Amino acid sequence: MIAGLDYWRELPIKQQPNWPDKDAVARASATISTLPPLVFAGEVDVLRDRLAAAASGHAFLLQGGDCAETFAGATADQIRDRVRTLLQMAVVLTYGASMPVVKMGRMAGQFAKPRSSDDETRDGVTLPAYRGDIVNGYDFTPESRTANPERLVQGYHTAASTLNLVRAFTQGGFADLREVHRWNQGFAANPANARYEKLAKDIDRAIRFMESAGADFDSLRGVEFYTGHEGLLMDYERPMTRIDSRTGTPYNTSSHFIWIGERTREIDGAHVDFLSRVRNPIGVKLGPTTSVDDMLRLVDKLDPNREPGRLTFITRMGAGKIRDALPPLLEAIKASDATPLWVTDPMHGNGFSTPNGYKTRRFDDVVDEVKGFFEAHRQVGTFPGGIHVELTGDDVTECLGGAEHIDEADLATRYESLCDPRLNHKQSLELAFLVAEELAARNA
Ligand SMILES: O=C[C@H](O)[C@H](O)COP(=O)(O)O
Ligand SMILES: C=C(OP(=O)(O)O)C(=O)O
Ligand SMILES: [Mn+2]
Repeated sequence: MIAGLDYWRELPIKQQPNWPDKDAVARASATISTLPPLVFAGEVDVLRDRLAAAASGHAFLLQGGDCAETFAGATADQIRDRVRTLLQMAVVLTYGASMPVVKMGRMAGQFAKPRSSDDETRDGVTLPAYRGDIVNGYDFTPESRTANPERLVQGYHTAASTLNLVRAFTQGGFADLREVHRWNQGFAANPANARYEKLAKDIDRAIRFMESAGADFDSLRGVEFYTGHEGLLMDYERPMTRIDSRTGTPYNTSSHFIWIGERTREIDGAHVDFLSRVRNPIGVKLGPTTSVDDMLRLVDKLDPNREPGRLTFITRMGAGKIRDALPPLLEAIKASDATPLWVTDPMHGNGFSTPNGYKTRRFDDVVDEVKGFFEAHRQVGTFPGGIHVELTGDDVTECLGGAEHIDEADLATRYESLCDPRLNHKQSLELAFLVAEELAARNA
């Protein structure tokens, strides 16, 4: 019988790679366990407080980033552009919500992917599915698709250098509110985005008012920025979990926030057990088949002490289902003593493949799911506390629609995601303006 942090080893586990060399995996995990933590437990505690504020209706959470971060994509420019996109969205949302926005990247560790199928067949050749850069390579060759434990250590170092730059950008002046606002003005000045001009002008007036009233903009040059990823790959998550010297309790130091995916949230499974034992705030994805009973059991297991900020439910129902599937869950929580933060992921319930073979999503479906999320919360009287999106700062063509009307033929122009389709820079900002309108309407 193994106790505590290793009890998951006795439980059924899903979505782990088929590592050919188990000893090499053990060596890589042992190496990772000697490397410094990526985040400090004290930061994780502050995030728990911030999420508690969002759960009680006093803040709003923005989570965004790649579906699958890649090692090659951890460049200065790509990291900068993703951070910039999130900061731009956050300014718009802060104005719409009239409350603080908690900013979090799906960054610096979002390297492992659950897949629908263990393998992939192309032209009669079958190889293991791509499971993210921390496991195997995307190239369709036997060498590249074989799970390689050296990638675990490379994942750690790539996360470390990404986080280092994220910290520099968000503390070093790049996040200056006036600068971020200027970028947004550029977006709203584009005739394609005329619909958002009024909101952009309102924000402009608010900033000029702050300036005239003597607001200390220099003190606003740095922003709190948190990281989060799916806690999927146990050979990485376990050795990154350390005992905090201040409190003697375990923290997963690979990121501030960890979520459990829709495919690994079974109540008696390894992931739920392991993450029930760490102090980080934990998210759980809830898809359209989630029963009230499943959800309440997750609350009891992951948040037995009903600790504010501990548990976030990230719903990913699909635009056509959210209006039916979400209200019963909200009602059941409202009738209980639990106070999770509710976040919408309007991406993962809306995917489909085009005839020419691209995985995509319609921007209109994404927007419709967000609207359904706000409607469901309005109906039940609960707080719609955040949004979780797959996005990039680049001008990719992966999702259909938006003000630029990306159509199926355009997908081939610049499709770069190795897993799910992301909103591009402009689609992300457009979504932020639309969510800001929803938030402002709630406040009206
Ligand atoms: O990001 C989420 C999942 O990893 C992804 O949707 C699975 O995609 P698949 O159905 O192509 O395996
Ligand atoms: C795998 C993901 O989502 P889900 O667990 O909701 O399918 C994801 O967020 O990339
Ligand atoms: Mn995804």
